[in-house]
Amino acid sequence: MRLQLSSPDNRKIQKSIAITGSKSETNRSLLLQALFPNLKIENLSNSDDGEVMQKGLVKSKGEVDIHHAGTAMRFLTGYFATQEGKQVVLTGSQRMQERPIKVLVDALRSLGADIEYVKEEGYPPLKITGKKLEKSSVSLPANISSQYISSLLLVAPSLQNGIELELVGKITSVPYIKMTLALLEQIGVEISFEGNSIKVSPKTNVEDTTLVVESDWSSASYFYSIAAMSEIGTELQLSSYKESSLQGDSVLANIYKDFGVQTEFSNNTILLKKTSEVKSAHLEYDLSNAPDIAQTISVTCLGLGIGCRLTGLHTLPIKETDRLAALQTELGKFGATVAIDSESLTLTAQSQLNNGVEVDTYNDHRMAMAFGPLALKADFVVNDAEVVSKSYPDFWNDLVTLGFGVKEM
Ligand SMILES: O=C(O)C1=C[C@@H](OP(=O)(O)O)[C@@H](O)[C@H](O)C1
Ligand SMILES: C=C(OP(=O)(O)O)C(=O)O
Repeated sequence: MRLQLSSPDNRKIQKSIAITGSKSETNRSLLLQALFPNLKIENLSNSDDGEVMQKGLVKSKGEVDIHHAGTAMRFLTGYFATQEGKQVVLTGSQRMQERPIKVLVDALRSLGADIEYVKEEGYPPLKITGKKLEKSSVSLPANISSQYISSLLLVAPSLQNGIELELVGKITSVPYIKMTLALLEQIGVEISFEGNSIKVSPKTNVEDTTLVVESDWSSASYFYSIAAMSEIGTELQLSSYKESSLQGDSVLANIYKDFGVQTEFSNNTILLKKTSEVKSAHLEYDLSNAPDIAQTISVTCLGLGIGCRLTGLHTLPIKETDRLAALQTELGKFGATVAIDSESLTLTAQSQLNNGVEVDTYNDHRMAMAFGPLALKADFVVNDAEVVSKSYPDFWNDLVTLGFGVKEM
């Protein structure tokens, strides 16, 4: 699907949007519910990633295809490895077969798991034969993806002796590890996280608990970007969010103050208010704790004609696409000068945007969604726009609600 995007006629936008639950919290909660069926979940994500996780969890043999979903791939690896009597081949899209999983497989094998590589060593697909794991101590690199760590932590309460992890190297995407631990605590599991050591105690059953998933902050980022590029007086209300979030991307509320966007929390909603123009011609952020908002922020800067330097982006090359390379190419189409290295992106300020651009999306929902708000500043086409369904199937409809022109070509 190719979409022609154009700006709302009225750039002082005042609308309400309901975004569904965080895909990260959803996929953790679903796994915990599979281990403890008396748990209930509210405000589930309606994303493709949530759907493949739900479908995967009910399988006990044959092929389980999780498409592009990194969390489902990593969390289900831990799950099936610890499920006695189940044997599956866990696979995904072509890109998923290029996203590394060796750190997790090595850790699970050292706990006693039976996992074989079906094609290339270190990458999905995996043939997993579930076993009762008796060992509990393992050390693993923590600087590649936090999802490996969350995968081990999520199954830990179901292991006979729980788990003791020693994290080696600089820990990346830390808020996602803390989210996992917070959810375990919510269901009464004992945990500790001190320095580079994490412990989770075993638990045979949990009390009836409802896990209420907060709406997705990564999805909210696109509305922060819209607010930043709109006229002063813009007010966007998003439900259901809270001030004390488990999601690291809630740092948006602080970051976007620099772009003149204030956040008010009340009654389970956030109100994004554009109150002033951007305050600086160059901004710098370390996003090692919030890698998923790098694309959003760089496009906001492009739209506002300011420069930025984003660091802590070492995980971007192994996500849905190599996001550093993709950003350099697509920002460049609008005339931007972008320098990248293995962990950072520098965008040079520029005032004019090229017209007639076609944005390619590389099977990456966030490439499509990050560029969407830029329609406030230029008309352009988004290719393969349906990719948004990985995390936010209603995205284009919600832009229409805000008054954007979104026409299929
Ligand atoms: O645990 C999670 O839910 C996630 C962790 C992050 O991945 P990395 O830890 O690989 O950076 C993030 O980018 C991803 O979208 C979701
Ligand atoms: C990186 C992402 O997802 P995953 O790793 O779960 O595929 C994302 O949603 O930006």
